Amino acid sequence: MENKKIVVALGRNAFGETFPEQQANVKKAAKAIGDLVEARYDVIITHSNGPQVGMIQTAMTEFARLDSRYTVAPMSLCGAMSEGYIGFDLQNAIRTELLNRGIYKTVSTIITQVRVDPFDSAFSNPTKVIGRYMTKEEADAEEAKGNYVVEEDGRYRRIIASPMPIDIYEIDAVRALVDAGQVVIAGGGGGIPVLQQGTKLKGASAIIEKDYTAAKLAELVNADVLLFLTAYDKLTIEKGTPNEKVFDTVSARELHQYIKAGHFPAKTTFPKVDAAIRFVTADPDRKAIICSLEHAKDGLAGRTGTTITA
Ligand SMILES: Nc1ncnc2c1ncn2[C@@H]1O[C@H](COP(=O)(O)OP(=O)(O)O)[C@@H](O)[C@H]1O
Ligand SMILES: NC(=O)OP(=O)(O)O
Repeated sequence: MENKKIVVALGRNAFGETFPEQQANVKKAAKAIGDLVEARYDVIITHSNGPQVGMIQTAMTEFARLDSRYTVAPMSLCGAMSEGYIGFDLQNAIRTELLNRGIYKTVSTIITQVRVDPFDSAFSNPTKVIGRYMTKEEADAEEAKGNYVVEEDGRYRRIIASPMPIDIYEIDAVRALVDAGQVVIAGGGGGIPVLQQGTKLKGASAIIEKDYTAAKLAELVNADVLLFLTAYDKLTIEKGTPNEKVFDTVSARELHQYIKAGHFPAKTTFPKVDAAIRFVTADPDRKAIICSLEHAKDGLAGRTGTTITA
């Protein structure tokens, strides 16, 4: 019997923020992926990159300040670096985890370019928070450079456009590796946003929401399952209030009602919920699952997590 295909979206908690944190945290992600491979799934992974791309951008900006021959690195280039850096740690950790289980499979990271629309309204309405917290002085300096900044409880962070993914240029490479039974990391950090200009692809100053790229990947490889691994075990609304609701299984139709009622904030759960709805409504045999990184296997089996159906 053919293996089922699963696209896994790893959230920020799978990485942490510093080099040592990432090396330690990816081991948990690798364990989750190992469980899915053992459960006979073909696995395609995408992941978060907000903290890392912010770190890389800060480092590159500082470098340009120190050496006048260099200009500030474009955000698309910082995104590419984050794909390479995170992919390196992740593919190594997954390789080790699989070998420790006696499984021999190549794990590869594909530097993935994702088509975005130059007229996407996201370019005039930035929503994606990236990088570390800044002081007021640092935030003012960013704004003076023409960058957008958002305040969060008296602290400041960079905020950048997050257009929707339209297409994935390396999708045939992803399919070829998956069909060969290999583990693929693709569309990391939502992929590198590019604008198609004739035969050229021009990097865009944006960060794509990885949850949407995960759904696009899942659609293009015709996956059976889209699995979001986060820091939370189940999708919850009105947490900590008498009206708290924890979802075990929920349909796209029901979720639409909760969205209409204003649940699922744009900066946290909305992209996951919206991406899950888009994926499952295209084919009733599909399911999306939101669960914690630690309980990926149980989430897939329906023992925990939130399962979203058409
Ligand atoms: N099940 C959930 N319930 C409530 N909030 C959640 C849930 N899953 C994620 N979030 C919120 O959404 C944000 C994004 O989650 P995640 O995708 O795991 O990380 P990120 O997008 O930061 O890489 C988190 O910071 C968290 O606050
Ligand atoms: N690219 C992206 O969605 O990153 P985060 O999940 O870290 O915000």
